[in-house]
Amino acid sequence: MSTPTTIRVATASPYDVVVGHGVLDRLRGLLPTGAQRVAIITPESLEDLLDPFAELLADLEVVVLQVPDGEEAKDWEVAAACWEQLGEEGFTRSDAVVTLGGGATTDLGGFVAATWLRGVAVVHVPTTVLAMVDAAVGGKTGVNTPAGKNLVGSFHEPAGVLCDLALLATLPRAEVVAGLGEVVKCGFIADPRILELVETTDPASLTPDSPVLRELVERAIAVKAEVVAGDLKETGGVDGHPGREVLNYGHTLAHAIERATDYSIRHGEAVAIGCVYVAELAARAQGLPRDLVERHRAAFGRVGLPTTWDGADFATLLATMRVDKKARGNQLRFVVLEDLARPVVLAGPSEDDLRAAYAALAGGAS
Ligand SMILES: NC(=O)c1ccc[n+]([C@@H]2O[C@H](COP(=O)([O-])OP(=O)(O)OC[C@H]3O[C@@H](n4cnc5c(N)ncnc54)[C@H](O)[C@@H]3O)[C@@H](O)[C@H]2O)c1
Ligand SMILES: O=C(O)C(=O)C[C@@H](O)[C@H](O)[C@H](O)COP(=O)(O)O
Ligand SMILES: [Zn+2]
Repeated sequence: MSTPTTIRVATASPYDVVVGHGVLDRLRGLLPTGAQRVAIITPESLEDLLDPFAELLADLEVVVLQVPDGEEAKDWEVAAACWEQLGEEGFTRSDAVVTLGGGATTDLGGFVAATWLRGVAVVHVPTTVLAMVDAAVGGKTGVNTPAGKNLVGSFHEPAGVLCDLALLATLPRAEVVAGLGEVVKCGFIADPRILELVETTDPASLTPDSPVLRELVERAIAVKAEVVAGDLKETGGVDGHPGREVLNYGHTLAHAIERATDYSIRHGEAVAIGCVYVAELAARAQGLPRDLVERHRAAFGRVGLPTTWDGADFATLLATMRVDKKARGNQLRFVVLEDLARPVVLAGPSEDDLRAAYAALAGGAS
């Protein structure tokens, strides 16, 4: 077991994100003192992890709430089934929720914790790279609706987050790669050292036991921690910085693609495509240099993520993008780069630029 790293998320209700190998014994310490009952929210597919995990909480009354795997969990009916079970168990405000799973599980479980009795404590134990570097940190929770992704939810910060890299041993390679989508995103918006690491490391060596993967995970968490500490509820940044919206880099198109594909594409894959799209958009709308646009294609492509896409007609995607949370009235807003790690908001780009950027995405490098 290597020494764990602790990253503090310094919001008004600060909490720790603990990262390391074999650190699950820290779970008990992250739960609020006084919790007597714990509801573990976890997908059926991770059943093998459950028994040893529940043993860590052997001195408490443990209730297991099994939810569907992946994106199917992010549904209000699944949340309602969880509320019903918590009611049957008589869960009170001193009890706590623990999530064990990927980002879909932490989003759903966080939402259940946010809404039960108007909010009970939650500790996230993410089991994917993506959930470790992004979904479990920062307190965004929610479910999807037919109109789009994450359209119902709330901000509900965890009491703690435990990232045990040993849990990644069983994670399929495609899921590791998808998680790197959010990591590379952080490289472009805030921490160029991430890009240097990705550009100089053999991507095949980024396995769960790799020190470079650990450094990438820790750097991405640090980016997220700093951003949410400055603008937890996405009300805006200072000095022209987009504030928390910066974490949404590439997400306007990504969410539209996820909806258009009925969530058959991984979130991290859609984010990679969406980041190439906003780079192409920034090149047209405000002259982002071509070498930086191509660096997007190269960095996401190097780790095995898609950088081209033409799976839906532009009008369909545009209609979905209009319900993106960054939109205001009829005006679309995007986070774009002025330069590396210099993000700004682009409000109301022309439809010509939006279309041309989509055409460039379909055609690959231009
Ligand atoms: N709240 C936020 O701030 C935030 C940030 C980023 C992403 N998200 C959300 O996170 C979701 C994506 O998360 P994800 O990529 O983790 O997907 P996911 O939760 O769907 O998990 C991906 C797959 O990996 C499997 N899996 C999980 N852990 C495993 C393990 N240790 N071993 C083997 N298989 C394992 C799951 O069963 C699932 O099939 C999206 O819904 C996205 O919107 C939220
Ligand atoms: O934490 C944030 O803020 C983010 O935007 C992180 C994103 O990676 C994440 O996918 C988030 O769920 C998107 O949120 P939404 O507000 O666009 O639904
Ligand atoms: Zn995301």
